[in-house]
Amino acid sequence: MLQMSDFRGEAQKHLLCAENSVAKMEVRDLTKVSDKDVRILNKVNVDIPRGVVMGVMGPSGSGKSTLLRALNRLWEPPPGCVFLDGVDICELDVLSLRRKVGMLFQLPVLFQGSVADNIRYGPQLRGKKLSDDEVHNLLALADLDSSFSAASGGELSIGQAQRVALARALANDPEVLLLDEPTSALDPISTQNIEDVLVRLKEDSGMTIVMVSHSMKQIQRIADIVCLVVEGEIVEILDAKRLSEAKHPTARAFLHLTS
Ligand SMILES: Nc1ncnc2c1ncn2[C@@H]1O[C@H](COP(=O)(O)OP(=O)(O)OP(=O)(O)O)[C@@H](O)[C@H]1O
Repeated sequence: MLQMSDFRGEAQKHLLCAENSVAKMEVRDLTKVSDKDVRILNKVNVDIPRGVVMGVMGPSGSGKSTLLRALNRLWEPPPGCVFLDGVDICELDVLSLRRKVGMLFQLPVLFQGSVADNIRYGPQLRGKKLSDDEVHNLLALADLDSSFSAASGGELSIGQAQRVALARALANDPEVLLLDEPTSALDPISTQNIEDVLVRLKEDSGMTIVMVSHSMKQIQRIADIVCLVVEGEIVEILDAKRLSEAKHPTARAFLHLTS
């Protein structure tokens, strides 16, 4: 298992903190084998320190999305493998887990109804009705004007819809945000908008974020530390600013292609 002492530099302050407390999320010996007996994840171990943005990079098909989906049980991990604040996530009610561990996908899928309806949906499930001001504040967090509130999903560009999906995730006040290539379907300007929002979130909210991305530039802009995944295994964890120091040959070759 990778030890905290493997990390250096910028991420150190978070990691020192994490050494003294349980990490926000921990993955222990997580393995997934496909129906055809292929190892999709192989004994993955990683600590995700609280308040840290962890990037996840690696070649296509290496298991990044599967790892991410295990963190909020979109794929059900075996008991005793994934912990949130020290509690096995398999023991948590799945809806309350997904409120605490929100997720954004490549393509935003908005529910029928207005943008405001989408943002109000999660809190409403818990009996909380968000006021117009609260909806507007969440839109502002995602860098959207309050006039978007009444729009329907069909009226939005894909970049705007992704920002609504982000505001909707934030409405649940998550402790951890999982981002699975959140800008891969967006044009460069929409990508820049989402990146700006994520950088502000990181600076202002102290939220724990795990982000899969194929863009080294994006990962270096947003993440503190980066997990390199090759063939279902975490082969290295590095400070995001020192990705060029990756040693694993496949990871190095992959990073070279994405830089
Ligand atoms: N439910 C499943 N059953 C069988 N194979 C699966 C299943 N889910 C994923 N896989 C396989 O597991 C491997 C890892 O998939 P995963 O989507 O996690 O990779 P990834 O690193 O996120 O890839 P990409 O960068 O292309 O999104 C792939 O070969 C995929 O086809």
